[in-house]
Amino acid sequence: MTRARPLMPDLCVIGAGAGGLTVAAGAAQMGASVVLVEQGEMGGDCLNVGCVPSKALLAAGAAAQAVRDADRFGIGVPDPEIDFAAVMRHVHGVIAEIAPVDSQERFEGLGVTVLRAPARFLDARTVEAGGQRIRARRVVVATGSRPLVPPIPGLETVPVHTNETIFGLTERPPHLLILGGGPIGCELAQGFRRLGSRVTVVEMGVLLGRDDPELTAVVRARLAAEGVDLREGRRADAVSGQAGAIRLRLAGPDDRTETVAGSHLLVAVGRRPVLEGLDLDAAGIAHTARGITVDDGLRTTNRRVYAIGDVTGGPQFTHVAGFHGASVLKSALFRLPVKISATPIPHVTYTDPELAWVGRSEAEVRAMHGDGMRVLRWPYRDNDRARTDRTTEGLVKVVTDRRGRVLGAGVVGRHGGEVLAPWIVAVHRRLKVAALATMVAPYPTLSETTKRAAGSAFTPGLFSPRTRRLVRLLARLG
Ligand SMILES: Cc1cc2nc3c(=O)[nH]c(=O)nc-3n(C[C@H](O)[C@H](O)[C@H](O)COP(=O)(O)OP(=O)(O)OC[C@H]3O[C@@H](n4cnc5c(N)ncnc54)[C@H](O)[C@@H]3O)c2cc1C
Ligand SMILES: NC(=O)c1ccc[n+]([C@@H]2O[C@H](COP(=O)([O-])OP(=O)(O)OC[C@H]3O[C@@H](n4cnc5c(N)ncnc54)[C@H](O)[C@@H]3O)[C@@H](O)[C@H]2O)c1
Repeated sequence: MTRARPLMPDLCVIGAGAGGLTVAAGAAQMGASVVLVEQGEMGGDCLNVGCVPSKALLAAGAAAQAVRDADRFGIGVPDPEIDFAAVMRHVHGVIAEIAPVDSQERFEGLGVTVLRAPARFLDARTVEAGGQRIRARRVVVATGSRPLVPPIPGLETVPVHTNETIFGLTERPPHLLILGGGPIGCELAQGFRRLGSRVTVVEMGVLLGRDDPELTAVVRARLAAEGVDLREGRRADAVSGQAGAIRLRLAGPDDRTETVAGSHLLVAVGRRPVLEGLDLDAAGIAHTARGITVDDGLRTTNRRVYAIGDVTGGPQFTHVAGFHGASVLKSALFRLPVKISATPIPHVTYTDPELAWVGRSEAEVRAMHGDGMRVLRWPYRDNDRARTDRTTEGLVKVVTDRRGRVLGAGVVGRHGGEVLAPWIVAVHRRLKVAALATMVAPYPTLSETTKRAAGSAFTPGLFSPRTRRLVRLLARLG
């Protein structure tokens, strides 16, 4: 039953995930009245079934791996004993530790009215949730995405895990089959492998296919070395079996088929936007199968309504949802112009070694600048901190235009996501490599790879016969 008196806030935010919470917290603290509607768990995917549990699981895997690798430091320890149920208690303990930050209580404390119900549009101005009508000055749709489950014959006959269920396991899967070698597939493949599962990854293209092939090669080699069975260029075209004994039939480009069998199946082949039940058409909000259509200021085809985060079908990361949220605050509260395409978006895949990139790819820069572009590299094996820590696999890779302006950069290696930071600034602020080549980096840090990669742009000129002639000439001048 819809109640008679509508709420009339400045903002109505639909979805309490990374994007929606950014808007609601920011707006409330800046004096706007806010109604926040959430149909499920506060915190959305990132907290409950995404970044947080996956990184907590990877941390447990890394601890186990550190024990296995201890002999390289002269420390002899037996193989780690892994109590999988305890590992999962750790994972859920981390979620519980972070949850108060995203909780209904915290948001109500900030003055936000929180409604726990599915929201839908009644018309261009009105949202309804749990029988309550809301007529807000502006509406922000931040309903996120859900795992895509492909229509493979037989898939409906076996138990299938997605990111929404896999962190609920309390017993270690003896043999995890993973469909999809994107960020979810690769991170969880390594996590489960290090925790003692056998793991097979089936990827119809190549692993981490959106990333630089030179960098992904390093991740691929490590996953293979740790015993992950990688089946690239293979598409699953039939599924059979039952719980505990699942078979995937794989077809390759040569039409050869093979079968892989495992105990559990995780599907990680991408995401679909959450649009169902919203009745976007009632509000004149255009959308496609990819998500809600937005302009460069995140406005939908209804000028009162913004859409942010995963539901827009752009890059699907928590920091993007947060950036979108902050951009909407600027636009909706302060009426400032917003152009999201002007800000480069980094991404990191948290395998070990981590793989990070920001800005344009080598292929894009080559297409734009032809032979005038430059590629700079610095390998981790030439970095003393990587040597002391025995983590020498990986490299920093930078692409510039002919004048040395940094257009894209990536790192694959230990703490690659952290090492990327100065390159994010360089791409965003359109800096030249000289800005990073001239910094003094503390010794011994992995950050020296940044300085050395940047400096490599100048070494041919600096150590050339011309420089030697100049130095000799100046010496003769006394
Ligand atoms: C396994 C995994 C690992 C990941 N790891 C990382 C990572 O390390 N780093 C990173 O940056 N990103 C990571 N991501 C991606 C990240 O989780 C998402 O990009 C992020 O959560 C998107 O935030 P959002 O606010 O757009 O949507 P969500 O977090 O999905 O929030 C949307 C919310 O809207 C609610 N909702 C939906 N429809 C309605 C409705 N009609 N009414 C009311 N409420 C509704 C949902 O219940 C949900 O709570 C990962 C994702 C997965 C699946
Ligand atoms: N570290 C991070 O920031 C992080 C971690 C996990 C997830 N995420 C986000 O979540 C999104 C979803 O991740 P994802 O890994 O599910 O999706 P994805 O789209 O990034 O990768 C899916 C992979 O599955 C493959 N694939 C598709 N259909 C297939 C089939 N039938 N058989 C075999 N392979 C198939 C694709 O070729 C692709 O490589 C990511 O794009 C990312 O935005 C981010």
